[in-house]
Amino acid sequence: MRTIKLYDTTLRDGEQTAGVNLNSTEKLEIAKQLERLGVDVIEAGFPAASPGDLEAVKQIAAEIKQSTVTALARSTKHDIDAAWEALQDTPHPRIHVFLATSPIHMTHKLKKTPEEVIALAVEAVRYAKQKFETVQWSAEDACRSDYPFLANIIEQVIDAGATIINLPDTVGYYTPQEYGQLFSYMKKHVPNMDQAMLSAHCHDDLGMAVANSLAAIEHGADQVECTINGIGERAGNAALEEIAVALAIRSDFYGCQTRLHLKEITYTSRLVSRFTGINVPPNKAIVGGNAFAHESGIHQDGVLKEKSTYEIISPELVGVASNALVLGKHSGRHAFRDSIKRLGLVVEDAVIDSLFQQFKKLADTKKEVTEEDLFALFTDQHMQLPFSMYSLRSVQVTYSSHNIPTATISLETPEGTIENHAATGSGSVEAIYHTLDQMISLPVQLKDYRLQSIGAGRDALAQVTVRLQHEQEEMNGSGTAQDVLQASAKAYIHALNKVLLQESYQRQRVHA
Ligand SMILES: CC(=O)SCCNC(=O)CCNC(=O)[C@H](O)C(C)(C)COP(=O)(O)OP(=O)(O)OC[C@H]1O[C@@H](n2cnc3c(N)ncnc32)[C@H](O)[C@@H]1OP(=O)(O)O
Ligand SMILES: CC(C)C(=O)C(=O)O
Ligand SMILES: [Mg+2]
Repeated sequence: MRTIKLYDTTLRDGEQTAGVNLNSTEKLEIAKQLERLGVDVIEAGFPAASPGDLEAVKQIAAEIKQSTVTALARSTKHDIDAAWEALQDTPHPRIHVFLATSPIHMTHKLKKTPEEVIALAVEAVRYAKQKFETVQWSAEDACRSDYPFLANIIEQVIDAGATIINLPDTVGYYTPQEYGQLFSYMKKHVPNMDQAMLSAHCHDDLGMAVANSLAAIEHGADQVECTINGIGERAGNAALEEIAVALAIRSDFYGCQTRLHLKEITYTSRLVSRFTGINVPPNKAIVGGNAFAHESGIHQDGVLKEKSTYEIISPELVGVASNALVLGKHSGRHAFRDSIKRLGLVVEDAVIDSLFQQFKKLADTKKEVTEEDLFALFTDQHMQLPFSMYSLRSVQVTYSSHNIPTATISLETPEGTIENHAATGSGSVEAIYHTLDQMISLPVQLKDYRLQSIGAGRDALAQVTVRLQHEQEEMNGSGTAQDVLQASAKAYIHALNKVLLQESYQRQRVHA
């Protein structure tokens, strides 16, 4: 059986999802989970894009040992140097250099002739090869490129030292048949193609990213680039979990395997969803809430008689726990630790005590503490920002259907002082957000507000996700609490803190 390499770009292309902005702690936590999941390569970021991205890639490179860590660079010395600075501590540094090859991109974006593009690509690969053991080269917008030109530039970058050639369907334009043929063409027409591995990178604009990736595998790709939950630029990238499970369930057809520990899929998906604030649709294959739910009578009857009548994937295969755990206020440390372990969470001993205290506090007000609650407590810890920012001391709202709602908020400032303020709004949440705007003065606009309950029941935790527009960028924030208004305040403060953190990185960049 052929082994296909899974290249995860959740932390680079996935982070290009509108409104997603992960801090370095969240990125490191996701990278560690990707390593446990068994991905071959983690694309940790684009170090030249910002000092924050460079720092996050550096941290990931220093921590991750089982997966190869790579980073993206444009075809410039500056970007390649930034990637080298970020990746020095990884055992097998790999760079991913890209340059667009389609007439549309060369003419309008790069403003270069095809000859200039070839020269630039070769120069960049040669320069990268002086530093990096492995150089991956991508032909951005490969699918809308002229095939003979593409074959020519690929031959030259392989001669210059590239050993992985990626052919991205950057705008999600191709059908599976066309994408497969692109790989067959390059295998046939690039004379030195046997000196490099072919890689696929698909976007989902026409809903064909996973099908295209599988077609590329059938036609010679040995590496596929994808993201958890299919997040990414515009309609997203190919979903890693869908490709991996398709290869496993249909190994009879594809004759391929991966090194993935499929049992880690569900937890990885939930972690990415929580940190990015991008909910997984219920009907999403493999990781959607309904992926294993049988609703209609005839289906239920069939499954009760014989699961295989309607179930091609067993939920256990991808780590959906068969018996939900329930803890309560009388549960002790052993049961708590056991639940944490069964959930697949990796918690250091130093952290488990504070998590246990939070669990006890929650159990005092909530009858049953479920797996989902534990997961929320755990992920909340990792969503703390790297240094102290604003934090909520208390929020009080006076509301009646006849009067104007008023919020009174007490905040601890980054300097450690306590500030109190009150303001009104047309609703309770707006009153809270007006108050916070007046306390933390930043030019932001609320673009999205989402409220969901974690689990069921009247006493379920509330989870609020907000998306703020700040200048040209969008920033997401998330907060959980038993009270909806408190969760709303926490989510808004989380997003404002992230804006402040980014501003401080930008100031460092200007001074550097
Ligand atoms: C298909 C993809 O996913 S590509 C990856 C996309 N990811 C990102 O863009 C990450 C976030 N980006 C950023 O932070 C910024 O765009 C930066 C820091 C990378 C660059 O910022 P700026 O220097 O201000 O340039 P800006 O983004 O406005 O324009 C991009 C420039 O790079 C050039 N460029 C684009 N791709 C490449 C490439 N592969 N190699 C060399 N130059 C390139 C463009 O032609 C343009 O050059 P110009 O200024 O001479 O016209
Ligand atoms: C940078 C490249 C690989 C990319 O993300 C794309 O072309 O979609
Ligand atoms: Mg892409």
